[in-house]
Amino acid sequence: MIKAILTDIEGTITRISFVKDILFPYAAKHLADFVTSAQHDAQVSAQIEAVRSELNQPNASLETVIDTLLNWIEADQKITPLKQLQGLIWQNGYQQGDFTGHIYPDAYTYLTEQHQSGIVLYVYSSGSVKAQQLLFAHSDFGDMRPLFSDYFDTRVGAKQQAQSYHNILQSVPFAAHEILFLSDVVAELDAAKEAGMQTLQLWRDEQTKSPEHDFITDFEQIKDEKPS
Ligand SMILES: CSCCC(=O)C(=O)COP(=O)(O)O
Ligand SMILES: [Mg+2]
Repeated sequence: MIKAILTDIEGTITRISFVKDILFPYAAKHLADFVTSAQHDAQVSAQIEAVRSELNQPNASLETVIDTLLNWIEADQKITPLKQLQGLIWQNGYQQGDFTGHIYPDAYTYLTEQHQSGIVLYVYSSGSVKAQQLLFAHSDFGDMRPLFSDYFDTRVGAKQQAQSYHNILQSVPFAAHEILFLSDVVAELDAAKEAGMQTLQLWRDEQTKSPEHDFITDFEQIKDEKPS
């Protein structure tokens, strides 16, 4: 019996184009100014050091760090220091009302119903926990944060590795088989399944690849589909 849901964000409950066409370009546009002006802030300088460490260049210039981060955005690399910095940059965009967090209406209805029926909801995204909370705080449906009990990002590990799901299991009061993991990415579903979780693929309108897993195209179909 499912007692908790662990959901991905992009491609599962949020439109891919919101992330790729709005959030990523916003971060790219503001990254150089943000990193330069906030380079001495403890949170930011820790991420600058983390980029130097990824590059194996402890003395890399700030310019090199910024270029590296911009290349990672371009290539949609899910590297922790980039994801942490993006969260900090998006904060201004949300607060100024430049955009709101896209949530598919069927996902909002489903998550709300599940929460009301006592299912515990968790989030696991490559976007940083800060970025996740910003998206939910400023979502199309208002502040959705009360729905979620906890948030996980790449600090528990990459989403395509089973060990990351084992790490999440250490933080929640449920056995693996009591958790349903939702994602659009087959490699993530396979990793969660290897860790013992139940899984279901979301195959949204923007997907280019064919589904390779039990899937639904929106949450209205979930009643008819058994997780695997
Ligand atoms: C948390 S909103 C930003 C999403 C993001 O940066 C990202 O890389 C999406 O990854 P996901 O794991 O949600 O598919
Ligand atoms: Mg996704």
